[in-house]
Amino acid sequence: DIDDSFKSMFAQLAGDDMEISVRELQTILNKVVTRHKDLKTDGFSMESCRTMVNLMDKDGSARLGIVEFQILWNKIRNLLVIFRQFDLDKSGAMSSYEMRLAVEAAGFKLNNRLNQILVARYAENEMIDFDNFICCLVKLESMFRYFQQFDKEGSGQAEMNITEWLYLTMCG
Ligand SMILES: O=C(O)[C@@H](S)Cc1ccc(I)cc1
Repeated sequence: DIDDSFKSMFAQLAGDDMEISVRELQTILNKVVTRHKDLKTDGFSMESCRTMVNLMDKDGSARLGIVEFQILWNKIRNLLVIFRQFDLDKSGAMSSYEMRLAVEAAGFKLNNRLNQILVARYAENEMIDFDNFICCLVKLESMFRYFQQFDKEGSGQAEMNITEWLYLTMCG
């Protein structure tokens, strides 16, 4: 069930085709994030928004329908809670130490090397601001979810053919 205020926000945003484009997603995310004065951000980039649309877009339309958008919106809402919980010094951005704790709290137990790689990839001046945090966690969650389709019993190993591999690596 999608509440009416969300429906009207979506309708306003999506326009006639009732789907949200990368640009429309960027507009709403940057509008909303500036409302939260405690969050540091240099704005959601087109690249970040394109990645999130690709990850959330089930039907390959390169746009988000209301259900896909609602799922993304709720993910961001939940990640915002974790971000605030682990931004221990209330700097509005994650240090590498805070990031490791937040990633684990989000349900991802990564080894040191992977944690270092996330910081290298998403940090600017050793800090991960809110938009980069969201992009990183949305991608991490999507990659885990995709792998689990091939590893139903959670063995940690999976087999996939080249086409399935390309869906994972090229659509992310
Ligand atoms: O809408 C809000 O401000 C809260 S509830 C969720 C949210 C927060 C930040 C972003 I960017 C997007 C969505």
